[in-house]
Amino acid sequence: MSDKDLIESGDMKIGWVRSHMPVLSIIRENFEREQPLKGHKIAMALHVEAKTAALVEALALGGAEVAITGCNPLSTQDDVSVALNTRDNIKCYAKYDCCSDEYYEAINKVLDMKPDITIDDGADLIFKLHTERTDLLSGLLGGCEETTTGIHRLKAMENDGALKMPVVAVNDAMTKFLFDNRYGTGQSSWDGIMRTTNLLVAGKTVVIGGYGWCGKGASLRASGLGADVIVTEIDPIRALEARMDGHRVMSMTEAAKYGDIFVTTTGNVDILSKKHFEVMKDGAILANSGHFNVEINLEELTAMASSVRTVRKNIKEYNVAGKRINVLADGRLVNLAAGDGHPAEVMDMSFANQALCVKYIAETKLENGVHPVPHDLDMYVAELKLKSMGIEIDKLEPHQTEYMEGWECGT
Ligand SMILES: NC(=O)c1ccc[n+]([C@@H]2O[C@H](COP(=O)([O-])OP(=O)(O)OC[C@H]3O[C@@H](n4cnc5c(N)ncnc54)[C@H](O)[C@@H]3O)[C@@H](O)[C@H]2O)c1
Ligand SMILES: N[C@@H](CCSC[C@H]1O[C@@H](n2cnc3c(=O)[nH]cnc32)[C@H](O)[C@@H]1O)C(=O)O
Repeated sequence: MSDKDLIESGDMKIGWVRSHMPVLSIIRENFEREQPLKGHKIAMALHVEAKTAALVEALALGGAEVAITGCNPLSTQDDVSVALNTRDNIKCYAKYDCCSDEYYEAINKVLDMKPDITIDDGADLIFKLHTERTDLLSGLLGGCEETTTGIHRLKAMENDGALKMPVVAVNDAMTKFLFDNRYGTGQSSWDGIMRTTNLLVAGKTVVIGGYGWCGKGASLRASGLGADVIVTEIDPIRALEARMDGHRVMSMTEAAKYGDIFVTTTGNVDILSKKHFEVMKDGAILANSGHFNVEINLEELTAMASSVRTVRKNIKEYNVAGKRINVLADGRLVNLAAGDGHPAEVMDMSFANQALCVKYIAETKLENGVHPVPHDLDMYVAELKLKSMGIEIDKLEPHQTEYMEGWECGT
């Protein structure tokens, strides 16, 4: 594609999602009028696709200078990346299918702008800032983190006394994880798996690794598509929840024998490894919707395979003792590396939180450490979202508030 065609394609994608992100649109209009980010420099490492572009535009229209790169080597959409580079005050360094050196080189280029605010998805920018680019730490007001795994990394740094900047845990806003991680991952993972394989889900046995917010969403939608769902967990409460939601629960060693399609959503390593590959059925399909490329141990799978070949775009077939084991998107997030990511209406809330938290960081002197998203900001996003959906809810009447706060009335 020529650059002109790439720009046209990227602009179209961005225009489409923008019109389905009403909460972000309101914030964008306010930002454009009030210029709360004037003079700020924002460095970002997020999935470079259309919804992210809508967030980047809102920040730049709010007065910021923005530099962005990807947070996953396979999730960048090059047309969106090129289109972003036509905008004022925005520089995008992301490229699809970059190697590890190129990935970290782009992170360095983003940091070269000497940001005062960062936005991460997985904490790669902050990790770089605390290792090779420590000279930039003193200029930072704070950062935002988009995902569960990033928060785990940051809390581990905080516990070690290693975190030298304030970070707002955007993932932990209720208007983020309850919707993005659950309904977003639920829908977009199956979208990625179905468009990549062109196979039927109904009648298949689906194994979901992990029953956190992502696992709950992926299981719910697999059931809705007609699959028999097995869940694996290490947390007894979440395992019980899965059972009472109607799924079978067992160890992965057992489940590995039955699964037609496996989806990992744990944020942990080696959910699928040698002992599981050994007992899997011929034709098993493996996908990851958790993080990075560590949930499926591809090193072990490669070592066991007599041959590996690409059988369809984004599907690698590993021949293991005469059995075919199919891995989608090289074990990277199937919804983003083999799909378009979460639906726009869901990212509307996640990125409304991001935009408002950037403004919060610009206006507030925060101590070093991991901070929650302020509750009123979370509620504001929920209220705007409900309004955009045309939904009105009840308000407590004064006597109801009084009753709820009192203790005198009994049976
Ligand atoms: N694909 C996406 O777009 C997307 C969206 C949101 C979050 N994520 C990522 O997905 C991962 C999960 O996020 P979440 O919000 O659901 O986290 P979560 O903490 O709510 O859930 C993770 C679950 O995995 C379980 N688990 C951990 N180790 C396990 C093991 N060995 N076997 C079985 N279960 C195990 C935990 O007990 C927990 O219940 C994170 O890495 C997060 O960053 C991806
Ligand atoms: N960067 C790591 C960590 C997991 S990304 C998971 C995050 O991606 C975010 N996400 C999911 N879909 C989209 C999308 O379409 N655009 C931008 N971000 C998305 C979502 O908010 C979630 O918290 C990796 O790539 O492996």
